Amino acid sequence: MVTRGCFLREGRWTMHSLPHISSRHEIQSIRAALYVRGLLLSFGRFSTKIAIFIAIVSYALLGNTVTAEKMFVITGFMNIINKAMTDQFPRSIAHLSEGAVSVKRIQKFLLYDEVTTASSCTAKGMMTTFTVGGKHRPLETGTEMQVAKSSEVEMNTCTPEDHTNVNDIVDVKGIKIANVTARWSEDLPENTLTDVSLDVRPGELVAVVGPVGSGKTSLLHAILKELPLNSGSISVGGSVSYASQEPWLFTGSVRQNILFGQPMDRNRYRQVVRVCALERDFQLLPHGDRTIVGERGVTLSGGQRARISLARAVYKQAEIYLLDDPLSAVDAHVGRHLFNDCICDFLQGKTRLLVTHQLQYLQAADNIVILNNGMVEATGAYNELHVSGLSFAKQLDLEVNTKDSEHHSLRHSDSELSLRKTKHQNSQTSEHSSVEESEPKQIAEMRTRGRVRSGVYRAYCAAGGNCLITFIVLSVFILAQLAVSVGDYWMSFWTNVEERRSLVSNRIASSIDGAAINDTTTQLTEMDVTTTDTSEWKLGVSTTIAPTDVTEWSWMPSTETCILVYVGLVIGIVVLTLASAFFFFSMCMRASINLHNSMFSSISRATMWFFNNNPSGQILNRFTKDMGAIDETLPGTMMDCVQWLQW
Ligand SMILES: Nc1ncnc2c1ncn2[C@@H]1O[C@H](COP(=O)(O)OP(=O)(O)OP(=O)(O)O)[C@@H](O)[C@H]1O
Repeated sequence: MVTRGCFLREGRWTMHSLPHISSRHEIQSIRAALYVRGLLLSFGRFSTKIAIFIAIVSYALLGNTVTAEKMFVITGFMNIINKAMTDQFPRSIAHLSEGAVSVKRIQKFLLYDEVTTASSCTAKGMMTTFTVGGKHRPLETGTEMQVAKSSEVEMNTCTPEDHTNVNDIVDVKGIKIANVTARWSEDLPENTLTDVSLDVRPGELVAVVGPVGSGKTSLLHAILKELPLNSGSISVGGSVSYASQEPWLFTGSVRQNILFGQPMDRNRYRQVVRVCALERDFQLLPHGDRTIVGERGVTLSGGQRARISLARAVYKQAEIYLLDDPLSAVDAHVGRHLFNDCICDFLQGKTRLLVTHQLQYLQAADNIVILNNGMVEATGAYNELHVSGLSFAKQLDLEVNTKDSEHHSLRHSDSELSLRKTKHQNSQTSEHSSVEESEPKQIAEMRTRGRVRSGVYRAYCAAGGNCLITFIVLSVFILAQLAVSVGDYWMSFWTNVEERRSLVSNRIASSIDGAAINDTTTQLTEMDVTTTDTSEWKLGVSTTIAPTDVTEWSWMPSTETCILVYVGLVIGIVVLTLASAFFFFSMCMRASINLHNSMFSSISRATMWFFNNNPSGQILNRFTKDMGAIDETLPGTMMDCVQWLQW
């Protein structure tokens, strides 16, 4: 299980990274940004305290040198920093980090080497030739490619968009392949195609046969410009329609899969359905040709998929049809039906290149090409090859005889008879039902709405660690809040103390000027000022004030004591707030990692039923969008929420 090992070694990030994040370095930078954001958010909790602290300490220590205006400026400045630091700045840090990751990825993509395609394409029925291997000449810019146009809407009948090179425009149709040598990758030790030459005349049916891996599909890919040429040239004279060896369906109705964006031509559509032996299938499908197939749709058999894929290629009006083994997934009598009715009759007059292993059909081909090890072993009509004595030709002869006898025994089988009998009837029923029945709806993705269950919160906390960790995080939050509240209380207490101390000083000073000590004592009693520490009341003139009511003021700390206590509280607030943010974000990160791992572990053990019923897009969505929200949005939002509760 190398793949799984890779995933596990990379931890949670590998799966998550698919469309979203691609390297551990990127993860680390985004994670660091999240921490910075959390710490900056916490800064808001103590920046105001620090501002007030600076102001009061400055006033207390420097006295008159700090004016009210200066204090106002200091606190205002700190508040601006607070706002900036706690509001947009943390967000900008996170966005900056994500932006940097995106820019790096775009840069990496833009710095890839340019791909040089080596093929040819035909514009508006005119043959254009592309040559490689020293005879390379540029294509006229602005040449409109009919093939490229159709490929925009038909992926199965595609030829890559051509912005490459053309040198000749010749009014010839068909396919001309001259001395083509090609390989899929430069690293491969051998060529996939070696010195292949082939001339497919317009309207011809050419069968390409050969052992497994001999390069039949690669030859079609070379014609489609998917396989770059090392040398030689390929000229394609006309628009191309292609049926791949692997049938492919997209999510939509069967009809949409066949039309593939082409306008509906009822007559042609009915014919295509008939020649591709789909009428019986339409009867069996719950909504006929409007049945939804593909992901979350009805599951089709391999033969049905192959025939729908063939029908899509055949429905498209083209001059050249490249059919890659369309008969392999169907049984003998359906195969014979497809070959006779579809490939021979319906596509008569079109240029057809048929890759097949069904050698019993080769007698009907105008030309046969035998490929072996990427080279053309023999080419010619059936009779020519038959007498050639080549090994594959002998096998061909043997297989033709065997398969033909099989075919003849099946020819009049009940199933074929019933197929033929129901042909006309089915086409009518299918057409009728298709028009009348309403379009079946695709099953929408399930989504839970309303209140979030308490179990979800519990699961998130459990993913973030055990109960102890949750308890520690909560305790640190409570302690931080306690420190903030005590700080606020101390601030108000200290302010009162200083205010009263100032009043007392003023009164005493005025009393010294004209009144006796007893009067002063009376005044102090009126002010309810009490203290046990008489040293606090020593005046500059060495007069000790004896408070009369000592029970009301049990403790009145000095300014220095107040400052020290406040410094301690502010340090406590800073440490506890930062610690709470750090612990909180660590818990969120752990929850995120564990949730991802558990998701990945579940998906890697899921049954095929799950994958049949859940489109891959949805699964990817859970791994990217939802995990992205858990990674980035949820911690920030929860932190905001906790802070607002605390304020
Ligand atoms: N897309 C591709 N990328 C890389 N190598 C490929 C690709 N397609 C085919 N090959 C390689 O090219 C060689 C020829 O394969 P190809 O599919 O053309 O053979 P084939 O004759 O069509 O076989 P089959 O009869 O099984 O369809 C094989 O070695 C195969 O591994």
